[in-house]
Amino acid sequence: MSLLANSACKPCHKNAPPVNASERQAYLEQLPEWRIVEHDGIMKLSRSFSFRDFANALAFTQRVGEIAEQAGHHPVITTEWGKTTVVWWTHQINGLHLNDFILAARTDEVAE
Ligand SMILES: C[C@H](O)[C@H](O)[C@H]1CNC2=NC(N)=NC(=O)C2=N1
Repeated sequence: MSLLANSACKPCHKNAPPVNASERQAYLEQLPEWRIVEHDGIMKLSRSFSFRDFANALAFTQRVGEIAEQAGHHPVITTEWGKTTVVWWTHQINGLHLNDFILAARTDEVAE
């Protein structure tokens, strides 16, 4: 398990600091397939995963749902034929928190 995936999520509240630019860079190095996207001025972490059919994309979606429920932190998941897109951000701070990078790393692990 990667260092990030194995880190514990920190309790998050609306005054929690978002990750700064240098932290963002350092975490992204551990998540080479993830991209930062900006929707309505909110930074989010996004990755699409390919599968051989809808059933496999859906099974992965369920595994991501389980890690989200365990952590109490929830992504937007879009499931299509052969493809699942996962987007993480922290609603409470309208941006990226360390927890989003931890959950992205755990997402990578349940894709394997
Ligand atoms: C009350 C509850 O803990 C919060 O609403 C949690 C639930 N899941 C969450 N998920 C995400 N991605 N961001 C949040 O800020 C968030 N908040």
